[in-house]
Amino acid sequence: MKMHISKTQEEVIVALADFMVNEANQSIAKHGRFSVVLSGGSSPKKLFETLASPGYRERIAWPQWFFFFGDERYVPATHADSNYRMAKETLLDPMNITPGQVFRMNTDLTPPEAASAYETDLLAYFGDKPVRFDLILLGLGDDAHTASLFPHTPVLHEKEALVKEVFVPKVSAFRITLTTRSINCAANVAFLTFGASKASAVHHVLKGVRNIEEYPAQLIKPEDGTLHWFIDEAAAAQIEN
Ligand SMILES: O=C1O[C@H](COP(=O)(O)O)[C@@H](O)[C@H](O)[C@H]1O
Repeated sequence: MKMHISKTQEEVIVALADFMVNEANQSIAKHGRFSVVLSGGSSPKKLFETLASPGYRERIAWPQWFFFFGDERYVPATHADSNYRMAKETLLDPMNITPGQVFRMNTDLTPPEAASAYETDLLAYFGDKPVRFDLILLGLGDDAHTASLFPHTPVLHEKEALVKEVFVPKVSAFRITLTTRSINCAANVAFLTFGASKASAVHHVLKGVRNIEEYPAQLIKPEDGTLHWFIDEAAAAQIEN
């Protein structure tokens, strides 16, 4: 595991943006494309805007980037809560990413159909190779959920599916999420976490007794890849020493 602790939120974003550019260039040199899974929620917005800003945008080989989503709220793609919509507005549209480079979870379908269709999309994209993303970005909720792996939900025990629908009582809504099976096959998994409200969750996930029902982010352990934490000092406050 690699910890990347920065003083401020802004420095965390820059560290992760630089890391993404380097990883993308290495992946493209190695196998011609960069397959990246985006996270949702509020934390990655600034990251996406940074990647699309002058100083970064011209260092990135955009036609070789392929975008996926780690989870989606079961709302229309135009809804304010849609993870796809946030990425589209902050990164995909500004960088003129073509539809063929973007794989969204289709919430026009029923939740089980959406999960199954996304799994089919992943298998088709990777073809005869295993499903292995170059980089999966993840957030961490204050309750230690990640992607849409929420505490005490059945999807935490999913061993077969790569993508699954889950009803989340905490938000009274369905979500579609990558499962631990697909996440833990990635070459790199990077948590982006900042702010004092995350400090307790970070402590439980990284230093606490194993309890995946309470702290689902403990499930994230890439089998043949590297786990990174991009985190500010406020979020890291309870793990130092
Ligand atoms: O609901 C979600 O929350 C988590 C954490 O988001 P954050 O804004 O608290 O960092 C996020 O990773 C996930 O993609 C999203 O759907």
